Amino acid sequence: MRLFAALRHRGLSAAVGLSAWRLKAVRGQSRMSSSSSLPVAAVCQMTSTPDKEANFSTCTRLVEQAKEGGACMVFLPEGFDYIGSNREETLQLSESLDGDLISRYSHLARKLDVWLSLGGFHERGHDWKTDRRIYNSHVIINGQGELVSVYRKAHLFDVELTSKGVSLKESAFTVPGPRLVSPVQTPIGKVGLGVCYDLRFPELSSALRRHGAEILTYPSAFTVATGTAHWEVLLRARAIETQCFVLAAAQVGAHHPKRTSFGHALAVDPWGEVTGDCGGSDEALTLVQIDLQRLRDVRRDMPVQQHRRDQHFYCSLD
Ligand SMILES: O=C(O)CNC(=O)[C@H](CS)NC(=O)CCC(=O)C(=O)O
Repeated sequence: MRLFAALRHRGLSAAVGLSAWRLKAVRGQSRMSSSSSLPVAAVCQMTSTPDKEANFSTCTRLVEQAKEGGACMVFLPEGFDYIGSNREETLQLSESLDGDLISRYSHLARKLDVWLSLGGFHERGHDWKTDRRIYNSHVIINGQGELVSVYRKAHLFDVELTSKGVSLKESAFTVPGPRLVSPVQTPIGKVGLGVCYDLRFPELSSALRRHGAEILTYPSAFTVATGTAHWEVLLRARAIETQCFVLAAAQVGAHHPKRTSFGHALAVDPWGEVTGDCGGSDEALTLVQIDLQRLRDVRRDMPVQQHRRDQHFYCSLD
């Protein structure tokens, strides 16, 4: 009863640990079919390791459970394929877009007729044979299993926070993507693509908004130190500024002895309200109804996009 009340209160979105999953999913579905047919997205959280096969099993389980809960699009986090324990391993395990792993995801999408957002795929770069560098790619696959868009992470996480024990140099193995990509029309709306650290650059989210985005996505593997301080604030700020839904799948917990992620895969609505949060400890997913009428209402009541000055205005200061 308490769960049902929570679901009603939060408009279906509920973060669910997998043990409690089936019960909540059934209740969520019964409410959904009786009151509306809004599309449902699933935002996932997992703990990838260097074991690609185990990670694929985890993702398959999450996607199947999301489908069972009524989702038509499923969001997996950065590093859904693996999180390597050192630079060499990270490079060694990478694949190209036409490799085995993406092909398996394509079959999964087709079999279940769900769209997939595969954030942070370690993609062998165009010059792999000469430079051994990868892209950090966000891949969208449609319900027929076709690859419909690829965005390559533009901002690389080269950060050393000595006092907090954070030291990562993404550019040691990754090349930055050359451009943004147009928002993708999906069954839940127009999805704009980012990856993790990109979340800190509002220029990117406002460009995607200008090009029609209704939903912004930031599949992530945030560090515990930066996640604790910044994660929710940044996601809500991007939602409020752009008046978009923001969906951020996340890595959680210990990937290997040297690396742990913050978790809290989050769904935020265009008013900035958090409508789903997977918590900070376990594999989980949260279901969220995407109500584009709510988005239109928020934008109508406060038309910030119309109040925005042209881009030149923000470049020329006295
Ligand atoms: O390394 C891999 O295999 C996958 N890539 C990542 O996990 C990336 C680059 S190291 N992580 C981030 O961007 C964290 C950003 C962050 O924590 C912040 O902005 O505060």
